Amino acid sequence: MATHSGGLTEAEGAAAVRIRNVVRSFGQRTVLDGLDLTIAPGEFVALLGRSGSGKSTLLRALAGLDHDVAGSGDLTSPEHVSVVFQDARLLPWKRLLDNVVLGLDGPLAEERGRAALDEVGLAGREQAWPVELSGGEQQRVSLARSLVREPQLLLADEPFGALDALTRIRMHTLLKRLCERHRPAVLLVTHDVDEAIVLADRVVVLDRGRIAADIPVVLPAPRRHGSTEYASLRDRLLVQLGVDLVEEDSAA
Ligand SMILES: Nc1ncnc2c1ncn2[C@@H]1O[C@H](COP(=O)(O)OP(=O)(O)OP(=O)(O)O)[C@@H](O)[C@H]1O
Repeated sequence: MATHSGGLTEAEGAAAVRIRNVVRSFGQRTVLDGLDLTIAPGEFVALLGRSGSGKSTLLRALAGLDHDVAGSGDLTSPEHVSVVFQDARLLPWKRLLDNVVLGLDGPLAEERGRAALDEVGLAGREQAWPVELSGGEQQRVSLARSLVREPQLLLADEPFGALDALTRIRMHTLLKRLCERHRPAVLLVTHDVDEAIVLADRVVVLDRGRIAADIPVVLPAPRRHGSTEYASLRDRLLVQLGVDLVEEDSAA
């Protein structure tokens, strides 16, 4: 997308993402069907949707990884966008610090890389190899590698999907802290309704190629599962995702 697909241009400061009437088809199947989305600078948006609804397709389009997307609007230019995937995608033949600073120029690159590893709790591990790390630690490195570039837009495609529940909670706290400090706009693709509620300023739900719900999260911090407001937002999102709550209750 962006300048690659014709209609979309790079953003000029007003929004991190402002896309209109975005269409992406694979053969006869239209996955994104006239989709509109705006993300303000520094805003954290979680993207939910059923499996196959097109979440990753949208993220790839925003990352400039898909050149066959039609639409109009503004995007953050690719050099200011970082992408985090479910697998950390570290280069196994490079030590952690080298992974983090890969592609960074300038005399301060190493210092910034060390600071980024420190921020994600991996100070002292600069010379370790990726294979020596747990999945959660690898994802920490992946976050450090993204944030060391001070992106204006962070795109994250189920970054914690492969982690155990406890590690995932720790990563939520870490990501929240990092985002408060660096203030990128974020689009987080997730299957996890709780992850969306805990982290996001807004939750959007993708259905039939469009944004079917766009809900601000106005819960006070810390966002705890126990509160009535939390439970009611959770139910609302589950219904949007097609979960039959009555059926679920009677099965429980
Ligand atoms: N390169 C491709 N070629 C053909 N079809 C594709 C391609 N990429 C995605 N699709 C189709 O587009 C639809 C949306 O896929 P996408 O991966 O964006 O969904 P998703 O919402 O991210 O799903 P999940 O939650 O299961 O990861 C799917 O039906 C998928 O098969």
